[in-house]
Amino acid sequence: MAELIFRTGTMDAGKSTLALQTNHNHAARGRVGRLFTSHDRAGAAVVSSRLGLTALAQEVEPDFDFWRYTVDALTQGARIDYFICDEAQFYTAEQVDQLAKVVDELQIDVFCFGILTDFRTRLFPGSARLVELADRTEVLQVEALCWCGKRATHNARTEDGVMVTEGEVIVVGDVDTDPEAAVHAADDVDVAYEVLCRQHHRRGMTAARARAVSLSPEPLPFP
Ligand SMILES: Nc1ncnc2c1ncn2[C@@H]1O[C@H](COP(=O)(O)OP(=O)(O)O)[C@@H](O)[C@H]1O
Ligand SMILES: Cc1cn([C@H]2C[C@H](O)[C@@H](COP(=O)(O)O)O2)c(=O)[nH]c1=O
Repeated sequence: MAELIFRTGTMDAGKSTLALQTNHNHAARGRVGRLFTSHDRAGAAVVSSRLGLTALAQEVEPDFDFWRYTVDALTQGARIDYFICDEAQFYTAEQVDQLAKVVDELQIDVFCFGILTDFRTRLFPGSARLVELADRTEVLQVEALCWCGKRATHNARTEDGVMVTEGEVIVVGDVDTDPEAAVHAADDVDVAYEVLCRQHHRRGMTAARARAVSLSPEPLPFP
């Protein structure tokens, strides 16, 4: 039986790496797959991992129809055994419904990868629908860590180094703390992300702020 699987974790947990590994392992056994992504940091139509792997993919625009795409491909004689869907948090709820239909009606395995919640700690619509529909939701085993050493569970956004809780939901960016790597948003604000434990996300306590207020002169190594 084909399955809809959702593999989730914070930013920098290794989801895109696992997506590319999953594709490699299935392709190595002769299975035929297709890759999809949305708003990858490396640009449109590419799945990229911080470990350096990349692969071309189909960019999922808001009006992209997975069901129509699949039926058209099969009708033209293509073979499809599985889909790899990265950055699935950005897919619409309708697109996740289409993926579930592809699994059930066409017996194609669908492996989705994405973050669960946005910088405000709210579920992304695509991720919420995946949790509702997936046969299995799995949290990645590799733990991204908060500056305090606890498991990071939340994604914080910073603008010019200050944590924010309001703004556009989708702003492509990285967890790199190097100011040179920060994304310059339209209004020339430096946008970056940092993964935090819940307590420090609630308190707005990023690593930089913790250093500034000297709560922890040496955040790492942690006890
Ligand atoms: N220089 C490095 N050496 C070893 N592992 C690294 C290095 N840089 C990144 N990683 C690993 O890559 C992970 C991020 O992988 P990636 O697939 O890009 O994450 P995600 O898609 O979840 O944001 C990090 O959690 C870390 O484990
Ligand atoms: C929390 C949050 C993240 N994003 C963006 C930032 C990145 O471009 C991606 C996540 O990619 P990763 O491979 O998991 O690191 O999502 C966003 O647009 N809005 C948010 O709230």
